[in-house]
Amino acid sequence: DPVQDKRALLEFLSIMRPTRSLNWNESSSVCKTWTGVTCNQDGSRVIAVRLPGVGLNGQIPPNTISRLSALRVLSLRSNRISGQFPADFVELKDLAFLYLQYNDFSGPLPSDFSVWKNLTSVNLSNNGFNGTVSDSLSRLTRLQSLSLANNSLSGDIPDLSVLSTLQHIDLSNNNLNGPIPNWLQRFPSSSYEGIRVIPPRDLSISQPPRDPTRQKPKAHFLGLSKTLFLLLVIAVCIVAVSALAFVLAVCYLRRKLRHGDGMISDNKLQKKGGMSPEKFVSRMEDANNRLSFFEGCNYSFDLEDLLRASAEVLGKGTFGTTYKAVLEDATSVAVKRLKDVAAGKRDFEQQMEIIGGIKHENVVELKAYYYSKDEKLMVYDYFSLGSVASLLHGNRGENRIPLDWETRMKIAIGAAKGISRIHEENNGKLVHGNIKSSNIFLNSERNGCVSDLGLTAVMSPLAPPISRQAGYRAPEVTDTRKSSQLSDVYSFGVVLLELLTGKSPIHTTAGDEIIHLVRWVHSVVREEWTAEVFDIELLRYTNIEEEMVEMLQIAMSCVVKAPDQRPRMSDLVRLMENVGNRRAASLEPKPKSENEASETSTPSEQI
Ligand SMILES: Nc1ncnc2c1ncn2[C@@H]1O[C@H](COP(=O)(O)OP(=O)(O)OP(=O)(O)O)[C@@H](O)[C@H]1O
Repeated sequence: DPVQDKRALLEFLSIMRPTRSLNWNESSSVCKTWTGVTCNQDGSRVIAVRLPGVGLNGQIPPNTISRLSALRVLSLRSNRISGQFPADFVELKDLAFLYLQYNDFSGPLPSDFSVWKNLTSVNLSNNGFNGTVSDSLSRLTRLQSLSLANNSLSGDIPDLSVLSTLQHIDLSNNNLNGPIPNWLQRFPSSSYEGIRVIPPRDLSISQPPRDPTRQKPKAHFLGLSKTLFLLLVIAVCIVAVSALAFVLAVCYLRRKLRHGDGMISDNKLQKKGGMSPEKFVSRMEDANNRLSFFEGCNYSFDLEDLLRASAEVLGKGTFGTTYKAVLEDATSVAVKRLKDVAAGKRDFEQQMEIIGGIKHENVVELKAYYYSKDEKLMVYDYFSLGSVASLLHGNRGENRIPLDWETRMKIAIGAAKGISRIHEENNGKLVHGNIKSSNIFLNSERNGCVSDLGLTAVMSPLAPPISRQAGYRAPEVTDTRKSSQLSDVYSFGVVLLELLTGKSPIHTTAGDEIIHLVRWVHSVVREEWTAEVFDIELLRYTNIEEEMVEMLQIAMSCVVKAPDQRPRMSDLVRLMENVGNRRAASLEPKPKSENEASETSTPSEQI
């Protein structure tokens, strides 16, 4: 553990006393367990501190955070921190991401920003900073995003025209003086809204005073002949009508093109109960809002790019519709358009902060979000292989690529690790609330990776129609409508059963009988036909029977009726890793015979 960094953080904590208690204590490992703290790979230094919305109060004590000299990310947004910008932050030479927005800071901004050469993203908005904005910002050659909005800054707008890296700037609602420089005009007008623009000098001052006795020159047309005047009027009308016709034609063509190339078009959105893209854009611009990216996010698009992107509906879920959007630079992202959000802006943002703050290889990272009155969006990486649900149940035809046992184990262990990590968040209280195979993907190592967490907290409790989560929902949730970490364990158990049986949680037989997976597995096991439950695709592998039975027992322990008899996610990780480790120690599973081997897809083909 980085002992010095640990001491500095404990001193910081003892003085700031957050209202939400953090699990930081002397005896636990900073790098492994402390909420909001990330270390470098060898665990020798703290490189990121993220404590958004934890109720930090008062001034940042000097000589605490500044001792974390390897710090790259500092996010203390949405707290109640007061006082001046900490002068000793100059010690944080590696700082790249600084988020102090929504606090009660006051006084001047740093006079020399160039001490932080790596600064990439700075957000000091929504505080009480005053004084001028230093020109030294123009020396931050890596700066991509700068927000100083909603402060009391005055003086000239600094010249940042040299910063080719800058992609987002927001200086709005300050007492800065215009005129708005040319370089700033390449950003949307919301970036400089509320700035007092000095009108260009009144020309009459420099003009010689008029001679009141001199007769006002007559307007030229009055001197023209009546015919010539009429001709002139007609010509002007023709030009105006042609210009109008041209504008209308361009608008029509643009609309036609949009329909044609599969963008998030009127039809698609309206069919899904949405609005036309034009309205979509303008409503968002009205709201004067932008996408909020999380620290370390390497995407460089903005809301407008997203709305311009070609889009395809991936599916409609409990909380809204998810689109695949392909941006102009060919990046694909998944955009979830939420419906029935009950939380207000601040609560929504705080929940997004919690979700986006989870950086774990088995949790799908929330890259950005957007909140306005009419639209709430969440942006994730797009997983081209599709979800575990589609890998298991999709394409059952001839070209099906079977999911081999090893991959199923990696999916199960990976997802369990991800959920276990989620359960540590928010002082060990965060609930995923929507675990199902369509929310589990394969990460770059082909381990399970969970998505769609923490949304129940911001949704209207009446929102999810009963049928959507059916099959995964723990019995107690049906009654109380309240999910918990132990109901997550139940849902995870259902996913395990899906992986073992290859069957959907609720499916119909050929005779249209509705089968509930959990009940079906119980009945088969009760009749001692255990071998019958396993997916026929798995029977081609030898030496895995024992593991399958052990995994089945683990799954059954998750889906017991009484919540307090279910294991915790961290126990499940250990139990399943033991099963996996025994397999690794024994021989690799082989096809049963040469003949069967030829029927089996080669490992490289298998997912
Ligand atoms: N990041 C992503 N990459 C690829 N596909 C995704 C991504 N996120 C969601 N999907 C897919 O999009 C579809 C719709 O997802 P969505 O999360 O909206 O609904 P769902 O998973 O079916 O239900 P729920 O809302 O209850 O989670 C699903 O098939 C899901 O697997």
